[in-house]
Amino acid sequence: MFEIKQLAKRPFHMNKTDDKYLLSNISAEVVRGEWISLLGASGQGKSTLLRMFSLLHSPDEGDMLLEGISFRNQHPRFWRKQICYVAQQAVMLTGTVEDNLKVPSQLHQLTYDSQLAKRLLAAAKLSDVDLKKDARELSGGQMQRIALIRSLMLRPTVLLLDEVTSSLDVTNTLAIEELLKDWHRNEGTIMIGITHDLKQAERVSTRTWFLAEGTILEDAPAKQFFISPSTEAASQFIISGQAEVLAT
Ligand SMILES: Nc1ncnc2c1ncn2[C@@H]1O[C@H](COP(=O)(O)OP(=O)(O)OP(=O)(O)O)[C@@H](O)[C@H]1O
Repeated sequence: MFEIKQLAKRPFHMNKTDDKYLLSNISAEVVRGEWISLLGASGQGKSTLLRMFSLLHSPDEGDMLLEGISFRNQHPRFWRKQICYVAQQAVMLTGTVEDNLKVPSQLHQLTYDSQLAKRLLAAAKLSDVDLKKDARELSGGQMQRIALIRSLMLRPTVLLLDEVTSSLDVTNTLAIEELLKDWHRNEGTIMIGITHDLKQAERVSTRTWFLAEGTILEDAPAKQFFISPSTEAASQFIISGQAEVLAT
């Protein structure tokens, strides 16, 4: 359903003649219902990869096809409606919380589904938030959840989650995981999520991509990856992640 073929990205500000890559040889096929955790050390290019999937950065080489159609043959706005990126740092637009929730439907000339919004706000523990409040006065964690709901309202085919629980406490993190699990179960949306929380990756995902050396070094079912990673780099990554948990 979502095919990635030999995708590559040079470091930013590098010109096309330079033979240097931040990411290269990124190839995969992802089908409806998969939930991928994108793991890897800081600075490996995880956010850049997700942003490239939604065309917020343009690939330097390779192709991406959604349901057989290349991104080159679709309007970027339509592509982004189907492959939706939820940023780690939520950006609220000018206006109220409700204005922010309505933006995607206005942008894509869809009917605003107020019942869906209400249901998602409740699941995200945001029922008490005044929808008439200026969105930029929300807390960081509230903004992060509103941004997620704003993307879900588009019912994308692929949802790209960039550390979407990083500003949340444990209760809200678990509430968002439940909301996403429910959504995933009911809609079959392909989820690709970056997390530094290995326990969260184990809880939610069906498949793991381990990004290292500028590429997807390991692509494995989640259970297999955590029990027996096939590279030394992934093995060390898992061990240091477990050590961090024990130290906290
Ligand atoms: N807009 C930009 N301009 C210049 N360099 C950038 C830009 N965005 C990212 N980079 C560089 O690209 C590299 C990969 O960054 P990216 O944020 O994708 O990594 P990451 O794996 O998501 O890291 P983290 O886990 O710390 O969020 C880094 O070296 C970063 O400095």
